Amino acid sequence: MSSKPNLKKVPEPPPRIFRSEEELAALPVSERVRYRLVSAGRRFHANDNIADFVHDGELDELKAEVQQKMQALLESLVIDTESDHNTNETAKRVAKMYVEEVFRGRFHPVPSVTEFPNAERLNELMIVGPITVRSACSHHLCPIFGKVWIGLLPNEHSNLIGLSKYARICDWIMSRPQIQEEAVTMLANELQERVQPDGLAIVMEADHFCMHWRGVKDTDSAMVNSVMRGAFLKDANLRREFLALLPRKTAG
Ligand SMILES: Nc1nc2c(ncn2[C@@H]2O[C@H](COP(=O)(O)OP(=O)(O)OP(=O)(O)O)[C@@H](O)[C@H]2O)c(=O)[nH]1
Repeated sequence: MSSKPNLKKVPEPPPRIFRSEEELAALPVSERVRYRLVSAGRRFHANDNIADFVHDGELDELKAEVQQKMQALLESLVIDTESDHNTNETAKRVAKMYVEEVFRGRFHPVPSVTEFPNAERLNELMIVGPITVRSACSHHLCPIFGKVWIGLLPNEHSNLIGLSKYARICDWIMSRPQIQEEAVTMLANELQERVQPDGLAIVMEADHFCMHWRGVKDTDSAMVNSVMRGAFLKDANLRREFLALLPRKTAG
């Protein structure tokens, strides 16, 4: 076999055409938003938040576009949505569910979080959980249900945030199509940036319906993963203390 190098030229991407907001207004809303994201060099994977690129009023337009495409999907599944009273409104319901509910963490900005200075210079282990997780897998868009525990070791410079805000931030990150490994890392990054603790630990245990409902149809297995940062990584005793304080059986 010859080992000639592959000299096939990779074609240059076409030059980007500048479009003004007036020109963009003529495009479908998803193309408009995508144009802004690409122009800003921003990633828009399933688990990325794109709220900064969706202008006022465009979420309703997005819902209408999703509804139209969902209707086309139902038609491709040969469902008679005209005479089947159960599916008359399904496209509309699903569009609302994706944009406003189960994937709202993609389209809506981060919830406002009150931060307090650590006036008492607290530096003791703090654990929040179990926080209920509702997400969906990026691969099949099947539900993921689970629990998250967050352990924090603040220092005198840490910002303390209200207890409910851990659950709000967690929900904001999880209500996107995710894979569990990336979801916990995203949650850890968000908390690390806000609280700036000496140590941060997160454990997530979740049921993946892409494994229960379809595919391998294994109803019992769950996935557990963890992120340990700072003091939790360096100090085995602190890690043990955190893990010992979590209930043994979590999901299910
Ligand atoms: N690592 C990881 N895998 C996940 C997660 N959620 C779902 N999966 C898996 O992603 C995989 C997708 O695999 P593919 O082989 O491309 O899809 P498939 O042919 O439908 O696979 P089966 O589910 O085995 O039928 C499956 O094994 C899922 O169980 C997750 O959060 N993390």
